[in-house]
Amino acid sequence: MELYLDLHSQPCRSVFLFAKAVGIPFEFKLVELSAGHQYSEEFGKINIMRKVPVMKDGSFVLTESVAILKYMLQKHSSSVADHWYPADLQQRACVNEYLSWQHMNLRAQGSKVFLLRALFPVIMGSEVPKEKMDAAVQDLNQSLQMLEDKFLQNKPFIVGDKISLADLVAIVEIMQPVATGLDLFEGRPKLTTWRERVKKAIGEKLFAEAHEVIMKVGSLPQKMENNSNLELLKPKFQKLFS
Ligand SMILES: N[C@@H](CCC(=O)N[C@@H](CS)C(=O)NCC(=O)O)C(=O)O
Repeated sequence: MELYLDLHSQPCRSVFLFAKAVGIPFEFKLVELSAGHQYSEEFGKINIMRKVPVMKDGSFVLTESVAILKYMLQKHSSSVADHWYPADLQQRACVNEYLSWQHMNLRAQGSKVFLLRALFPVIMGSEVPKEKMDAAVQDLNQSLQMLEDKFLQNKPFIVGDKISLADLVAIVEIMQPVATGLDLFEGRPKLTTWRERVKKAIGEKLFAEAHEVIMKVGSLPQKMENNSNLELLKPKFQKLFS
């Protein structure tokens, strides 16, 4: 099995972490997004959407991290512990509930804050207006509050006592804006102890390995300078943030 990944990307980290944590062997195919490799002719043949992650299992190609996670899990169901995606009807439904919610909430808002803080100035050549940044951080905080109040409540993990795909997908999204130096855990003891539990369940070393590149996100602007693909990103940013 091949996984096309760039660990700067949150969904790539969830797929990478899951495969590594449960011992599914794969070949790591790097698609360096900051160098524009997603726009290459070769990658276009693998994913017309030009996004990572992508999984290739023989001739079968699959995009979308959540679909990839579930595919890997089902393919290796005999060796993957039940808690990742419980067979119990209602527990599984709760994992699915979180996975359905997160796209338009924690992921959308966390990505927005990340893009504004890490990339907007280098792509647009100007600072982000303060009101825009404040509003984006406020939206993200609302999602974090929802994660605590609706999904975590007083449980150790989103679905009960053990880690599931829901916790994995949540943590990688939160770490994206955190990597820009925004301490989203400050004043959130519940979220902080959950983060530590998730790290431990995944393995601290593996967690650090997956997050190594994003924690050095400060060097991304230099990597992107003189990159002809910057021009491709400008209209995208204009559309997203005007
Ligand atoms: N819904 C998709 C999101 C994939 C996605 O947005 N990938 C981003 C990185 S986080 C990407 O490849 N972007 C490249 C581009 O837009 O040029 C998933 O969960 O896999």
